[in-house]
Amino acid sequence: MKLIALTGGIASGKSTVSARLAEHGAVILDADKLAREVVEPGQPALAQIVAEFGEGVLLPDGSLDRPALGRLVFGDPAALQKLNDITHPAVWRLGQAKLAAAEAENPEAIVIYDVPLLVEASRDRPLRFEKVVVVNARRDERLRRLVADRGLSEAEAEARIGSQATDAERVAVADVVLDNDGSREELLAAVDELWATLTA
Ligand SMILES: CC(C)(COP(=O)(O)OP(=O)(O)OC[C@H]1O[C@@H](n2cnc3c(N)ncnc32)[C@H](O)[C@@H]1O)[C@@H](O)C(=O)NCCC(=O)NCCS
Ligand SMILES: Nc1ncnc2c1ncn2[C@@H]1O[C@H](COP(=O)(O)OP(=O)(O)OP(=O)(O)O)[C@@H](O)[C@H]1O
Repeated sequence: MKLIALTGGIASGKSTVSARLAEHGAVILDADKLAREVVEPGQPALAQIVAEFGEGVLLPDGSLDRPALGRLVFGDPAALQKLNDITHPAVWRLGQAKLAAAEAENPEAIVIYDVPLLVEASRDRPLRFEKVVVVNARRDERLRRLVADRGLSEAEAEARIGSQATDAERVAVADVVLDNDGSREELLAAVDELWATLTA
């Protein structure tokens, strides 16, 4: 198995990159999806979140009220730290298990771990990726996308971006940087080139 990390700030273009790599045959492991799995009703992380943040972060059906929790943590570094301390170890464990399963299924697979918080969440965990790919896009453009396409207020979008590592911190751990300030087509062409190097 070839394990590649794909990271980038919110709305930088990671999903666009991973979708293209999937078309080429890569296996995608999405940390945001893992983070949703570990807080499903019945999971220990959800109980820990309720103990920390109160019943107000639950919907009437007992599932997590994600916008409510987001409002509590983005913009409050201490609260975000508490949430990360609950979710990140669980995401990491589940990720390790899924990677082992992917390896068992196809030892030749090229696996892309799409992990928005690679820099933030792996400070105390060993990185064992063959390559780290970082997608970069201008902050103002990411902000525009979050407000226009994702329905966040400008303040909410700023708070999310501000909760994350900086471009410089991500570029510092990158083996490959994909610039996404141009068109989608330009990004896809760069991804196709990347795939060619991964499979060479
Ligand atoms: C706070 C929550 C409930 C908000 O949910 P929501 O559906 O609004 O956002 P979603 O989970 O789809 O995340 C969207 C993007 O927000 C950013 N983001 C999410 N969590 C964090 C975080 N802890 N720190 C900084 N940015 C974050 C990422 O860029 C992510 O791609 C949720 O993000 C969460 O549980 N976060 C903690 C777990 C986590 O760290 N997930 C990130 C992948 S490991
Ligand atoms: N070069 C581009 N030109 C125009 N729109 C783009 C470009 N790249 C991505 N987009 C659009 O910007 C939005 C964010 O892209 P994408 O979902 O790939 O980012 P992401 O990094 O996965 O986001 P998130 O961190 O929120 O999961 C999407 O609506 C996507 O279609």
